[in-house]
Amino acid sequence: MTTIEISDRVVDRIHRRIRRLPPGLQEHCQRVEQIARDLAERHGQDVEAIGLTALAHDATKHFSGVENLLRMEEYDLPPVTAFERRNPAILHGMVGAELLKREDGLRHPQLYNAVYWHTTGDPSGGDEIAHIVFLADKLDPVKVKRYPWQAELKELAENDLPSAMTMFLTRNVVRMLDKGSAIHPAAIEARNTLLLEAGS
Ligand SMILES: Nc1ncnc2c1ncn2[C@@H]1O[C@H](COP(=O)(O)OP(=O)(O)O)[C@@H](O)[C@H]1O
Repeated sequence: MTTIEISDRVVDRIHRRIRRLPPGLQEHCQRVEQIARDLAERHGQDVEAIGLTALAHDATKHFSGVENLLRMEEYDLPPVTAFERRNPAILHGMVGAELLKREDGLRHPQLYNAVYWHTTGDPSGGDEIAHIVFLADKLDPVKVKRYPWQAELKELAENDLPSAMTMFLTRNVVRMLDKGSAIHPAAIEARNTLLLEAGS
């Protein structure tokens, strides 16, 4: 494991930002931080860097849809698709990653990507850091109603991160299809990449 250096100034800024979030969101971020720290420890990853990234992952979750769309443009992020324009809440990871980089100095590309893709999954598969942040978010006990197979996911996440990612993406896509929802293509691409990497 290589340690990712993060200055005290960046850590302080992020802590201050999270303390200003609405209480429910702040508590979600803190629970996700703890779950991510436990997973990072188990997988021999950088506990401090991953914990901080997990704490910060929803830094802009409270932004309105309009605000997300405006920031996508202001930050020169990729053009918004028709699907994203109709469902701008899905953009909060992308906007959050860029805001944390620009305003708080969280620049490391692995940490940036982990926040950027934490909602849909990364079309290029993602690394262990991204997997931990992604899965920790889905393992918040508050989400058990949405993901009733959470205990199974937790056990898999503790032992095999790519398999846990594939399981989550499969079950979540099925859940959304059952509800009649549209699926963001990044989730399908992320799953395809993980399947290819696993040789299935
Ligand atoms: N793969 C997907 N396809 C379509 N919509 C999605 C997908 N993943 C998440 N969403 C939607 O994006 C929004 C934010 O996702 P949510 O899971 O609540 O946030 P978070 O990733 O912070 O937990 C929700 O409206 C959710 O239904």
